Amino acid sequence: MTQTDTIVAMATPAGSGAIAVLRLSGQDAIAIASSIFFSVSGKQLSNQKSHTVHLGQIKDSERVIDEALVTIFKNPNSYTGEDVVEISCHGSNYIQQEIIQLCLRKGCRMAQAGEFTLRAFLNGKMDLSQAEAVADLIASDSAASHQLAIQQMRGGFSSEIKKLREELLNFASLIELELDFAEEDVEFANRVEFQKLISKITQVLKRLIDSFATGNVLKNGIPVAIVGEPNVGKSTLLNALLNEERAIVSDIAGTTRDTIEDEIIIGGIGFRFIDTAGIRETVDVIEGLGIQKTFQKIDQAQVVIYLFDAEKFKVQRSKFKVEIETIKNKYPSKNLLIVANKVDKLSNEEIENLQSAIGNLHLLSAKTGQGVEKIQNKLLEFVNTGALRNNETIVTNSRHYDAMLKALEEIIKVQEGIDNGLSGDLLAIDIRQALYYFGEITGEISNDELLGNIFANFCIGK
Ligand SMILES: Nc1nc2c(c(=O)[nH]1)N(C=O)[C@@H](CNc1ccc(C(=O)N[C@@H](CCC(=O)O)C(=O)O)cc1)CN2
Ligand SMILES: Nc1nc2c(ncn2[C@@H]2O[C@H](COP(=O)(O)OP(=O)(O)OP(=O)(O)O)[C@@H](O)[C@H]2O)c(=O)[nH]1
Ligand SMILES: [Mg+2]
Repeated sequence: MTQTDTIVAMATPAGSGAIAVLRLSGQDAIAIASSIFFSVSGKQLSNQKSHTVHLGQIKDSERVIDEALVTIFKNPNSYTGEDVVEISCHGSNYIQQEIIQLCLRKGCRMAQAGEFTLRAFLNGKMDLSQAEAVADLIASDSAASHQLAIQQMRGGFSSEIKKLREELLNFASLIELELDFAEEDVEFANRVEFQKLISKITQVLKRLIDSFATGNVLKNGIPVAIVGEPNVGKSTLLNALLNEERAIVSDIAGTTRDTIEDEIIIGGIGFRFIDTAGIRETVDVIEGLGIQKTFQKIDQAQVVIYLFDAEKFKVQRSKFKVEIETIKNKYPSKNLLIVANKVDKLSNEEIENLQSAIGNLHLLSAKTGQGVEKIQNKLLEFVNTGALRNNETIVTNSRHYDAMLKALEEIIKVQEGIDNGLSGDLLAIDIRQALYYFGEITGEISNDELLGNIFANFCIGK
């Protein structure tokens, strides 16, 4: 990727719409736009101020392609930091393609995935973690994932990491300076201050690393497995939660043979519901595979909804009680919701009996919808939204998480070094290594492979 090229791409999604926007960025963006755009007032684009909009025609020689609005951004004052031109045209597929082709003939090349944002990073408009947040923001589909992405894009996390890195860098330089004066036995780096800084960094890193567990689920949705015997109404509950006929429901036990997943937003938080094949002994190979997968899904889930048939409970009381205990013991760390379904078939007295037999029970009729809202509210209680409400920095990106784990490892070595009275030159090596991992997060340290990996996952035109 050379930055001397002028790149072009649609900024709006493929397909026809009222308006479509295409974007040019690079040193020839304004010249190329001038060669295809003719303003109604006859003004030359190159003479116009940055951040101005102009009405005119897009023409291929004498052929008018569209009437369009053109916005110019002059470097360094643009999203990418380069000269940028945006063309808002009528959103016909044909017009979009014609203008793109025209730009290519005039000297642009097609942008690669994420190349506009890559350029913004390379030109210092944002750091790497902010650039990654742009992709997260576009992908966000709930209030929670949106808030996390916006926060990261605005640089809260970056500035926290950068500040630590700068303070550490400061000490590294002082310690290294001491090495130059080895004979004189001077200490430029105040050891008490240094120890304080290392403790602070350890503390901050640990907090950020811990926040990833929350961040990851808030970003990707909290996995909730719906489990129970065949025919208890798992798929009916999934459909009720999703408010659509997503899973096939029938009175034949073993209807769901594979796992079905779908996401819904409850109270601004995404939940990924996983409907599983009912657990039972079976000789059916396909159903057996589905049941194996059920156990895997329980392992991955953060919340398990265990459903049983309230009507059957009347006759199989002890069996259900054993089963519930088994699940509780098998998954002690999971948030477990015990749900008695099909309560519409029970009399009030039978319901009371049921409730006194099993503590902490949720009553449900997946068929009528009774109790569904209560389950939704209960799910929200399982989510630790404290950090989100308090606007604390929450790590959502596994690349950042990895880098911080490695940085912490190095910082722990530094601490051990201090404790063991290690010499400055050896301390400096571990400090430099920690600095390296800090730098990877915000992109002070990067390479083509790392950047390639990150931006290849963007959409074209971003
Ligand atoms: N039409 C349009 N809408 C868009 C974008 C865009 O590029 N074009 N964005 C793209 O993702 C987002 C907005 N982000 C932007 C960020 C910076 C600048 C910009 O021109 N920055 C200059 C000037 C700042 C100023 O006016 O003070 C700069 O940083 O120097 C533009 C858009 C969302 N909406
Ligand atoms: N009366 C009543 N019937 C229900 C209720 N929920 C589900 N059913 C019925 O129970 C039968 C089984 O429902 P499903 O949702 O397919 O059960 P499942 O647990 O997904 O079953 P498998 O996929 O076979 O494991 C269907 O006939 C549903 O209509 C309920 O709350 N009340
Ligand atoms: Mg089912």
